[in-house]
Amino acid sequence: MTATRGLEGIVATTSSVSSIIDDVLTYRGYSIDDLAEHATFEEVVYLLWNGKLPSQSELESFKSELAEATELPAELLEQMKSLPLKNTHPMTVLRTIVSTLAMYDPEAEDMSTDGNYKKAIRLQAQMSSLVTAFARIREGKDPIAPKKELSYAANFLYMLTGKEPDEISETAFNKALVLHADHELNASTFTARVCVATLSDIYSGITAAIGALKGPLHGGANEQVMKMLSEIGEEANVESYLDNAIENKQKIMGFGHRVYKNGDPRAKHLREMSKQLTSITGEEKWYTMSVKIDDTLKQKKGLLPNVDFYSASVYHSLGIDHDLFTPIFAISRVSGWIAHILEQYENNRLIRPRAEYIGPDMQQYVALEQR
Ligand SMILES: CC(=O)SCCNC(=O)CCNC(=O)[C@H](O)C(C)(C)COP(=O)(O)OP(=O)(O)OC[C@H]1O[C@@H](n2cnc3c(N)ncnc32)[C@H](O)[C@@H]1OP(=O)(O)O
Ligand SMILES: O=C([O-])CC(=O)C(=O)O
Repeated sequence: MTATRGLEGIVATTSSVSSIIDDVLTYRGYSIDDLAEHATFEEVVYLLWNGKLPSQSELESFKSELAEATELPAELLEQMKSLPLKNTHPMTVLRTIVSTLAMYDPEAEDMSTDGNYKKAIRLQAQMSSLVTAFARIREGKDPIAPKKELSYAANFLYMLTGKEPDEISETAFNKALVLHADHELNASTFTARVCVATLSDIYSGITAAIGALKGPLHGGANEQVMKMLSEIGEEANVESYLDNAIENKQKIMGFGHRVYKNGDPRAKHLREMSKQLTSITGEEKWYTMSVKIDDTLKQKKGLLPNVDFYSASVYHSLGIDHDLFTPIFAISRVSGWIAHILEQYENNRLIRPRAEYIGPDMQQYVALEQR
């Protein structure tokens, strides 16, 4: 038995949720480029969960199911106020509160198709309320109740700031949500599938997935990208910063990918959005600096940006706190996690691979007093 480090290239399951074939990403057979240009996030969630695009009436009733489930239990909000939120990373808060949400869900242990669907709707709806409520509570502000008539994207920005977003911000945020919704068997999705393959519940799978997404080699990279951009400060410092990082064999956040070796197809959309939004805010430097990093790394190391690179300057331009970037990834990706969890339940088998043992040979037990 020989192990493959990081399971690179191992095909661990079949799936019909999303595919990456020859660097082309599709959700249920629809190109990410088409979805990013034309679809609302709600349509994409419906597509991921149902395997088909909704009709107008299906979309309307799906949107109202989500809107009905958006409000958080008042008791949970009160509990959040008593937590030490100020010094806790938002992904830690999200992981903890999502797990707590199960305690308020009457269907938490109901593993029927209907029970799982109700949990799916609640999780998708409530994660957005949770992140925005947290962001306000930690600043001593009251959470803002969602407006049922707003889109998922607009509601997030409204619940965060108290102001309904303009059309450009809503469109940009919607596109970011669409681009992050699913991505084949990435680390957090695999985590979710491993968890529920024991026939554990959806909340357990999503809680585990949030933990996996948090790491900087995965979703946590977007926050680190903004940290890097801030450290570099201006375009003139890019070359020396990168030379130093390369010399010290540091990983540059937002670059490289396990699957894409010719570039991440989502990055071009985020790059365009970064250009547009930074020109509106007047902070073009985040875009020009990002482009310089992109060009320099391509030339020096052949490295290309992934989804986390330009999303940093996009979210920054939308006025979002940097430590909320990864939670935003989670409120989009929960749609994909749920689609994979439901797919796993449909044709379940326990996921239990083997390890190549590299420890000591058989040892003789020595009694405690003789050691
Ligand atoms: C949503 C997402 O999860 S997208 C990924 C987000 N993560 C990041 O942006 C973090 C930075 N990137 C990375 O750490 C990696 O590229 C990963 C984790 C994404 C992929 O990792 P792997 O497939 O294991 O590739 P691995 O780390 O083995 O890299 C292969 C080679 O490219 C180099 N490399 C890959 N990414 C980077 C990077 N970002 N910066 C510098 N060098 C890199 C490695 O040092 C290695 O070089 P070597 O062969 O000379 O040692
Ligand atoms: O697929 C991966 O390994 C990481 C990624 O890009 C994602 O989860 O969106």
